[in-house]
Amino acid sequence: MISTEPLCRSARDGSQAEACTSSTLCSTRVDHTASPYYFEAISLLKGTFKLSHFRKNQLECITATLDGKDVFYLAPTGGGKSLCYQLPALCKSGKTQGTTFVISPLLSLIEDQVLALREKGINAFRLTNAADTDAAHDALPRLRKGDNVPLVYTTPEKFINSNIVQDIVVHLYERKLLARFVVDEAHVIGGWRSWRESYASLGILRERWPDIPIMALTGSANELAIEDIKESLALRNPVHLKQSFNRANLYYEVRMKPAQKKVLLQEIAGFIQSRHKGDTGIIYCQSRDECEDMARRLREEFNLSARHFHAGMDRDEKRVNQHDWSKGICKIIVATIAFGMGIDKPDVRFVIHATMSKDMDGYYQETGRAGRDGGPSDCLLFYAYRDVAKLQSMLTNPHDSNRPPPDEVERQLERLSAVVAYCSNESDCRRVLILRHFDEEFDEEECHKSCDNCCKLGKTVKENCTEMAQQAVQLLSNLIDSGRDRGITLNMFKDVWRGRKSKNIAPYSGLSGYGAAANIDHTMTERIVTQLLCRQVFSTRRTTSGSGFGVNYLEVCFLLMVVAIVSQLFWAVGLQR
Ligand SMILES: Nc1ncnc2c1ncn2[C@@H]1O[C@H](COP(=O)(O)OP(=O)(O)OP(=O)(O)O)[C@@H](O)[C@H]1O
Repeated sequence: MISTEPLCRSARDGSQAEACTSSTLCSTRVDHTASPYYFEAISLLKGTFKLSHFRKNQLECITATLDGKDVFYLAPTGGGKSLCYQLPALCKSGKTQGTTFVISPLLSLIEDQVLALREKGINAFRLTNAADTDAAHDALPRLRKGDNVPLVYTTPEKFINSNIVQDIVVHLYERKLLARFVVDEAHVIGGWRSWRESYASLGILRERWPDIPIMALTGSANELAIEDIKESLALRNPVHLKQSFNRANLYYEVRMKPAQKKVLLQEIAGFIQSRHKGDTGIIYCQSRDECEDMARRLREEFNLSARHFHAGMDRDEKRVNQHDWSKGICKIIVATIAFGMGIDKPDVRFVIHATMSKDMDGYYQETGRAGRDGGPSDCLLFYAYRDVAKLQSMLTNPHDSNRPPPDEVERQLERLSAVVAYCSNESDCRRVLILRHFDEEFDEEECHKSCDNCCKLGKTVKENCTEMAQQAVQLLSNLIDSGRDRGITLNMFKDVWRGRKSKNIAPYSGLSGYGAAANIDHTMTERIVTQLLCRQVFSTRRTTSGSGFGVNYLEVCFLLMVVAIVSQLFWAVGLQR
């Protein structure tokens, strides 16, 4: 059935500016308008950037860097971090003068930023391997000559590996023309993948140029990641600015993902046609094929203006699709997560996850691409446990030569569990759950019914599910011990527990525990199984069946610990009544 029921809208207003000013976790209460830099900053804001006022923490950040201090600035996607280094780069009144070096992970982001700055008449350059334009060729002689070059963008790889770039930095430093380093998207420092190894090497900024201020910016980091960043960059008593991560204008919803592709497509198309006709949006899928297939079918079967985007496309095709989407020539982009970092399209009205994200940081970043202009926007995620199993088995696939080391696999599995817990939670405010991930306390009253759970009628009651959970654990271990089959799939398990009478299940009908959940609400059994999987009391093992298909079989883990874990944890299963 196609579900297109209206979403609650009661408190979905306000600009990003308002969203950001509503709550700030940290900021010294100093009157920054009294700083010696204020008048120059405000005149640049109005004159060059054509903006009327600073958002929360922007002025604090600008003042601190102009004062020669290190800054760590954490603000949500679309919060306005770029201004915090672009504006000081133009100031003449700061303690350090000259060029601001911006180290940023994505070429497309760099290109966009440089282009936008040049349109404002600012001499910004990029030093990247892709920088073969006249403007880039122009950069080196100008930097060597000591001309006024306020902003230079580069990637961490280029910065670390290019002698030319390093020589330029040394040259500027010796002539006191190096104003500051900016490390954008600093959360990448904590990442595992070796393609970002150069990010981890950015400790050399402090080692080689110890008195040059560093500004680290990120839109996504929890407390551990923050410490990681500060330590890797050796930040010195940084001014720590942290914005609330609440995006008041976004509506969050999770739906069960239909089993059939066709039904999922109908539901997505129905959602767009009924709620977002003609609007701009992003649909995230897991694989390249899925992106291409869904974009084509949305075009052909539903007459929607959709294109695909993934890392496997050639450069030109990617550029065209991204360009057409950002200019509104096409409205919907169906993409893998390769799409998005650095996208600054203000009027994205919906982000749909046809497959769940791999971790909460990713989910936050991806949904954060909606509503950058502050207008009400929808974030809809389709959740199915089969997607979790697929992601788990991709992570643990012993045949994958690119598989991360075991402790990293463990970390990624844990992060995935956090998303599963989020998706399968049908009672708690989604904002509370998201913000808790960023160590931010949030009062669910402030959600104002702008998530599916807060929109539900009825109140949440906590139910003690210990007995049912223990029953499930016992049943699975009985099933495995019975040794009737090669393995027990998730569906088989649920059918036996509920006592279904099918040919498949008949051999288990005499087993202790068969039908024990016959009178329990299906949602309840689903949630208990999900919780057991999340807490790794149950796990899945992927095998290839005789006919060549991948099958996930259930296993029970930590059997001896189960009773203890279960009895402590299952008090907390909340249900809407
Ligand atoms: N003070 C301001 N007033 C109005 N708009 C602003 C202000 N500061 C920034 N913006 C706008 O907000 C949008 C987002 O800014 P920016 O790209 O710097 O965000 P960001 O924090 O870097 O996000 P991301 O991490 O997703 O790139 C831009 O369109 C920018 O012009």
